[in-house]
Amino acid sequence: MTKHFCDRLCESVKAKNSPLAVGLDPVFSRLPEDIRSKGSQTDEDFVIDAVFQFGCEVIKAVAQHVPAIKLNIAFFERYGYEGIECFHSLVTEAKEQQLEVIGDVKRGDIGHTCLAYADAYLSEHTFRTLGLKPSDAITINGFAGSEGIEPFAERAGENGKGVFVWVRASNSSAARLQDAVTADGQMFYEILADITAEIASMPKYIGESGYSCVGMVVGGTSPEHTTKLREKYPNIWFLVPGFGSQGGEAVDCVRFCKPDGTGALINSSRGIIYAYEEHKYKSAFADDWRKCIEQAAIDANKVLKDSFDKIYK
Ligand SMILES: O=c1ccn([C@@H]2O[C@H](COP(=O)(O)O)[C@@H](O)[C@H]2O)c(=O)[nH]1
Repeated sequence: MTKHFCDRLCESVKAKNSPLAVGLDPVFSRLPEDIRSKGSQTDEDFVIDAVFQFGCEVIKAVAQHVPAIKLNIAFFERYGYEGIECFHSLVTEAKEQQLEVIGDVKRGDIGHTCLAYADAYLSEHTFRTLGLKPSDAITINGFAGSEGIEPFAERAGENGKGVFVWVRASNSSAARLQDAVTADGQMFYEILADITAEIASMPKYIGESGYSCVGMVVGGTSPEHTTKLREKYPNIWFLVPGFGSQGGEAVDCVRFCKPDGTGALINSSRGIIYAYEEHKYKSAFADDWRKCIEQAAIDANKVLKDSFDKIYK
């Protein structure tokens, strides 16, 4: 029988002793000079090849240090069909490096449309003929309520995969909408978290670890609201964006972890993959941008571990 995603994630996080998910959001103009300079940015085939090559190198550089990688499909969709193929090829590369792979696709709609999206992203069959593998989990947008979550949960449960419902965004303008207080005194995002937790708690979605294959995306940038969710929903895996580039502090992000270190994947994208732009890495490793990326992942792990130890040890 296929293992639940939530159980595989527990094993990976424990094996790597890290809650870090590296985000792969490649922008051509920020790729290392030695990749960019080999062709023209107006040659789409070259650009896609460059993005693919960079993605493969990032995966190799961080694979032994982190349990998971998150690819945001927006950075690939912009290149049309070839971009989508590149996305799935990188998912496959990351799977080959034994990483748990999250497709940050944020799909959502009314029920029967969600089922079509779920078939696209949570089935082993979709890209089989191209020899490509699907992600282990995807992000979804729960704005349509339970009907927009259940079809994804169903498919994820059947196929040993996971979904992370985008419950509270990490950007500051999200507060006006998502922290709006409803007539019963709850904030909008709290209601969405409750709806998600009701679905997540169905026994068919719970793995041996006690976690659910239905998790939540909650930004690490508004700790005054969001860290209470850890206590309230013990069977939830949190995917926590906002660490690093968006100002989320390690000490706030690691509050989404349980004392055994599981329960949260803390994402950093730009802060890791463009580390070679930073003086401290450039001066240490000169032109070796792969080393800069690897060191940034090692450093992020250390910062997270130190903060975790302060809270739990
Ligand atoms: O609320 C959200 C939901 C998703 N994201 C995504 O996470 C990464 C963050 O990238 P950084 O470079 O580490 O800031 C990116 O793919 C976002 O689209 C988020 O930031 N906040």
